[in-house]
Amino acid sequence: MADLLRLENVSKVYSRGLIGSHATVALKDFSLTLKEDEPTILTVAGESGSGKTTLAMLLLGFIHQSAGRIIYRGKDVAKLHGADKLAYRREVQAVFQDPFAVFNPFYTVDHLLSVPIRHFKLAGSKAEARRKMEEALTAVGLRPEDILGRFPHQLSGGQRQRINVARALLLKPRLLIADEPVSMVDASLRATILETLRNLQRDHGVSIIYITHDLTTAFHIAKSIIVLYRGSVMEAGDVDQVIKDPQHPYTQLLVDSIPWPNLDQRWGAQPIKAREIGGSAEGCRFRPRCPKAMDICKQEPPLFRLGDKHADACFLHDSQPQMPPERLSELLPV
Ligand SMILES: Nc1ncnc2c1ncn2[C@@H]1O[C@H](COP(=O)(O)OP(=O)(O)OP(=O)(O)O)[C@@H](O)[C@H]1O
Repeated sequence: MADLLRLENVSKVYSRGLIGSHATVALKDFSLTLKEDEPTILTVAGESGSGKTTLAMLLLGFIHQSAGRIIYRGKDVAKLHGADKLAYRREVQAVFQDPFAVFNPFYTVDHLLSVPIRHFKLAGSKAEARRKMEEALTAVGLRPEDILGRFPHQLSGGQRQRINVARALLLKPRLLIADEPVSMVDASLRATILETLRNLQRDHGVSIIYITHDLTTAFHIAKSIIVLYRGSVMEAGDVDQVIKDPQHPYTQLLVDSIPWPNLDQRWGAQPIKAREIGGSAEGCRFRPRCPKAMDICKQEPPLFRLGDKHADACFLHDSQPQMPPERLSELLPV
């Protein structure tokens, strides 16, 4: 089976000072392979400064590696030119952390979406361009009639981030680099955006490199994970395996730093009774780490979904520290 993307011992050294006397090794001997016919979600996780954004920048061609090779569909990315380079730029798209920074406040959403359509000549007429915009917005769970014609300040952070995903989707990418896409959106919208990414992988065959410092969201969304520390790979493998049974001390530290809720804690007058939601916890992904919270999980929760009672409980499980008390008692009525 052909490779979609292959990184072979990629390193990036930033040099500073007059004669490059200060050097930072941001990425060291980094390798990975994504298969063309197996769209997947791979998380690259690590603390601040571990080299995650450097990896994203290299993949998007914004910077060049100091050593190693990046091969996309059999071709060395550093040597691409002409039509191949244009295809790479179209097929490898990005969604960044800040859903606010990428919008020009003077243009409507229509304009933002029409730019890539024009640039990559994706539509033969205005009507076709409009149809493509509507399709992309619908695919990310937005109603085109609510969104088109609006200015950025008239949209929520979650809507803006989904518009960014829609913009990427317009180009029919094969690979999406999602660099901390939910870290700046409200906790209640994270699930929606993560689910949008998951749909992209499942329904549109897009492989996603999900870059994050947050192992909780990585756990929900990814199939496999690479843990970076100071530019080097500490551990890699199936996400369930790595997070449930971390082998490397650094990964253990990262996993141990995930905040776990105290389900006996009371908010105001309303005690939280997770057990009332009921059911056994067979298959709960958190079972090895959270014997109490597992009582709320009836089924394998591949992705939490707001609005679903069981999954709300799992959402609570992840995010309790950030949830206001009134929302908690609403989710888990006694
Ligand atoms: N342009 C640059 N010049 C010099 N050093 C840099 C440059 N960009 C990043 N670095 C250094 O490279 C290392 C990796 O940085 P990078 O931004 O890739 O980490 P990160 O994991 O994305 O961090 P964060 O989660 O905080 O964004 C850090 O030590 C950083 O200081």
